[in-house]
Amino acid sequence: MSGMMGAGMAWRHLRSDRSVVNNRLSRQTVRRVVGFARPHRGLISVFLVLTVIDASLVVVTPLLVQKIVDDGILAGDRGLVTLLALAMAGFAVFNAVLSVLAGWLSSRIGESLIFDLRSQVFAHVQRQSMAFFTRTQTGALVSRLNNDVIGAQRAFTSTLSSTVSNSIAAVVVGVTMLALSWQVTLLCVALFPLLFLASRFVSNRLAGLTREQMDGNADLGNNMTERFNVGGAMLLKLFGRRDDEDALFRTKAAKVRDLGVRISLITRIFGATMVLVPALATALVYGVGGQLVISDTLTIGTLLALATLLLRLLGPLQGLSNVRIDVMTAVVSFERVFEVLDLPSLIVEKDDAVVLPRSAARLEFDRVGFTYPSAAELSLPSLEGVARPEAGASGPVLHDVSFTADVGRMVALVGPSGAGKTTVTHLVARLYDATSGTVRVGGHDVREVSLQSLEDAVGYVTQDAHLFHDTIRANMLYARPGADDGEIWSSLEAAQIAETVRRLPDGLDTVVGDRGYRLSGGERQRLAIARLLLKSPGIVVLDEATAHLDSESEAAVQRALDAALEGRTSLVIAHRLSTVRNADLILVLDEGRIVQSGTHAELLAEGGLYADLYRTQFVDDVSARG
Ligand SMILES: Nc1ncnc2c1ncn2[C@@H]1O[C@H](COP(=O)(O)OP(=O)(O)OP(=O)(O)O)[C@@H](O)[C@H]1O
Repeated sequence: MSGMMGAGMAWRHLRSDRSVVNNRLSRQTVRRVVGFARPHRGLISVFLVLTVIDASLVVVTPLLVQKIVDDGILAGDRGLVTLLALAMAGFAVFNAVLSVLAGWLSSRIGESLIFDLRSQVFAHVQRQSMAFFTRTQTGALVSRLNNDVIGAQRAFTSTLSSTVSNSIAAVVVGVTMLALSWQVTLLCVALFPLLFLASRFVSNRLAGLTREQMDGNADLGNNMTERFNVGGAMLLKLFGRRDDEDALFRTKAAKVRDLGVRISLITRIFGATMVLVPALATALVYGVGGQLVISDTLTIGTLLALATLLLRLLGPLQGLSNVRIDVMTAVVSFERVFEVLDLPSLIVEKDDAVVLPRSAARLEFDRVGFTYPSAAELSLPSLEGVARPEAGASGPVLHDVSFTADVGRMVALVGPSGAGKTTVTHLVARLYDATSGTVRVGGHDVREVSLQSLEDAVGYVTQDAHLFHDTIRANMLYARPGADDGEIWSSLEAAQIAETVRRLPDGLDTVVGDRGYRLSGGERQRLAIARLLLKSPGIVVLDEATAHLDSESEAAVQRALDAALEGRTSLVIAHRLSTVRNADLILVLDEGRIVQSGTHAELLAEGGLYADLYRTQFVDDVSARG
């Protein structure tokens, strides 16, 4: 096992990055890593004991060779030859069992560690604010976390075991060789620096190239994910950019190809050196040792034992020369994972948070100002490529916004594009926190209540009405896990989508979402409304679809909305004439300020921005209805 591990390890060092050695090993990181290992300390101890036993036994076979040649074959003792051969076979079996056992333990420890880290990172990232997700490239974050988590677990399996087993093997083999023949041993050892020089030279070059290749591959991957999702593929077709895209892809792929060839060449040179130096050393053993045998200073058995031992010394020495890089690489991976775990969420729940009743329905904005958080508040040093700091800081998006939506009332937001309507709605369920002023739900400052109860009290229907790639039932249950089919159907009924679902091949079990059954825009929205009805929150925040639906779906969506808003307090980004007409209060937003407020009739009479918007945004609506 040790021999094989040695060669594998040597190979891995070539792929690791020497620059990590410059990092300082912080005591705090070490303490945290130990903390992660603690739950598995029992398994780790057994694993280490096995590793020590395995490493110490590396000299057994060569010594058996010595005995079998000198005392058995040359002495003509058939009995001893048989006995020692059996001992060799038995030892080989023992070694095999040991290696399976150690491998099993190592993967148990490693996989458990990956599991722990992954679960913690997932739980933590999930609790990040929306601001984090709007700035983070999902694919890059996911791949980065996967790689770092796996890199981190290496510290516990490969690095830990190889360091322990290499040190022990090197000492045991070295001492045995010296005891057998100090002259031959010293001569061979003199050759080893050559091996280290070669490996150092190659690993420096290879580390850089490998990093370039990884970046190149990541770039290629990102390029594909961006273009092969439905949105990207559509854009590509609509703009007829196939040829340019081909060219771009080929340039990126060519870079990866060229790097691959260079890496493979350097790897070959290294591989050849790895074979050459031991071969030279072996020649030396036989050359010098042979002379000693002829002059009767050494037995043939000892010579053979020396030659075998020599090969078992190389791997461990090679491995040890890179221990620092290995340990630091693992530590850096841990630090990257910790960095994500330590990234504070901008939205946190207070320790003494109040539980808001689900029926809480009064919504109040009190002199609310808002600025989107800057990249500096969110970015991760190790994920620079993911959360890129932007050039200029963005200014305030909302100024002094005050209004009240009384229980059961509908407040409509209207205003030109970019006025801040969506931003206002985001502050209700704390997708973002107000920078100044207070948002109150049910009379409580939203920052004082528990996140779960706030999310239960407020329901959203957004324009894109995202559905998971899962069945309609699962998508509905996401809103209320305990609901039975009867409740699901009555929500679908009220949202005017039950008929459509009934007609689907698998009814509630039809898979929808990203790659599922294609629902039309209107159907998607009605399904989202049904989901909201099942959740049954006190406050509804709604972004009306801007896309024009045909008059039939328009009427169906309208009836669904009437059901959704019935008896609930609502905040609606209005695009329809019927909505503004029905609203109890219309807020006209411009450049983040409420510039007018009142009912449709009042505002029309008042003139100004609302009257303009009415003519531009709602006029089609008016003419469409004759
Ligand atoms: N995540 C973000 N980070 C920084 N600035 C943002 C972010 N989201 C929106 N903004 C900015 O905030 C301002 C208000 O945007 P918002 O989406 O609230 O407008 P809107 O009135 O809903 O517009 P529309 O009707 O076009 O959807 C815009 O200038 C926009 O560029």
